[in-house]
Amino acid sequence: MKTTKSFLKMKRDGEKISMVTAYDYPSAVICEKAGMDLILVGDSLGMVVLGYESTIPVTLEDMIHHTKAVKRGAADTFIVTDMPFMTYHGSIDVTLNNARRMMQESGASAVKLEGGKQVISTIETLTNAGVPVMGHLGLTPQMVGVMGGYSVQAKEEEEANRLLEECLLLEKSGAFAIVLECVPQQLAEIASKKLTIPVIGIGAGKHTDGQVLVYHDMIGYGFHHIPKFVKSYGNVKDMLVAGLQKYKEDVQQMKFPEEEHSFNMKTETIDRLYGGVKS
Ligand SMILES: Nc1nc(=O)c2c([nH]1)NC[C@@H]1CN(c3ccc(C(=O)N[C@@H](CCC(=O)O)C(=O)O)cc3)CN21
Ligand SMILES: CC(C)C(=O)C(=O)O
Ligand SMILES: [Mg+2]
Repeated sequence: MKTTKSFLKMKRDGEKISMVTAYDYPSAVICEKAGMDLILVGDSLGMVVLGYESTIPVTLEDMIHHTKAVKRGAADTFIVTDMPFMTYHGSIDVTLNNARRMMQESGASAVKLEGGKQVISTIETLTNAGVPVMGHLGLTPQMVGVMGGYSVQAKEEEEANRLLEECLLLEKSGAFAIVLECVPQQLAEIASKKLTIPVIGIGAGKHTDGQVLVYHDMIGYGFHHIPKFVKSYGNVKDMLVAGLQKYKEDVQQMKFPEEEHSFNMKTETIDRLYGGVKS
């Protein structure tokens, strides 16, 4: 299995890092088969597989439940799991206990948390306690209420400078990598050059050290708005609908089940059963 060190080495060697989300056993099996460098159990699972409007309702229990399933499907892949909304903003004791549960109960190799300055000391404490932490800057979906929606971040100089500063602070506080979401590609390129730790982009252009996408978005299995930064690598939804429609047609026309899907009993037994019915 890869480690936090492997990702540093990949960056140093100029080998791009591929990460994708998984939320359950089958998606995890697929991710591992396809050789993903890391799997992210994103709190986007709230929107993608639980049908919420945002990531805000996702709980620690939800994350642990789904991460356990992902671990069973991808035992040999480095798994990062999102600390959900407001589970790392209270007292440090509560934060530590939440991170402990994520690590011990879910089987994750690391946790990810959103934010800059406000989470620096948290990242330091967690790292010192032995929890590998991935940072997340730029568009931070858990702030959707405060931001008033999802939009590209740090387009202007002042905010761009603040973001670069926060990237460096995260690195200094011990984060082993940073997700940079929905920022101009030029800014993501500068951040990737300035940092020693890998920058994994989503909607951040090609010059980051790696990419991450939401599994359902990229395979055409998503039912919310698909962000502009997603590239489509399949159309699972259409395949599923077509398959189920054909099944319904087959049932109606008695084309399913066929002989090969059915079980038989001995003729004499059948005869006796008919006898039993008649008498
Ligand atoms: N299915 C899914 N995919 C994701 O990538 C994702 C989630 N869910 N949930 C959590 C966050 C939220 N994310 C989002 C959600 C919407 C946009 C979005 O609508 N962006 C606009 C561009 C906005 C602008 O131009 O400022 C777009 O049109 O893509 C972006 C990121 C990324 N994450
Ligand atoms: C979009 C990625 C980076 C994420 O945090 C998630 O899927 O929850
Ligand atoms: Mg997330």
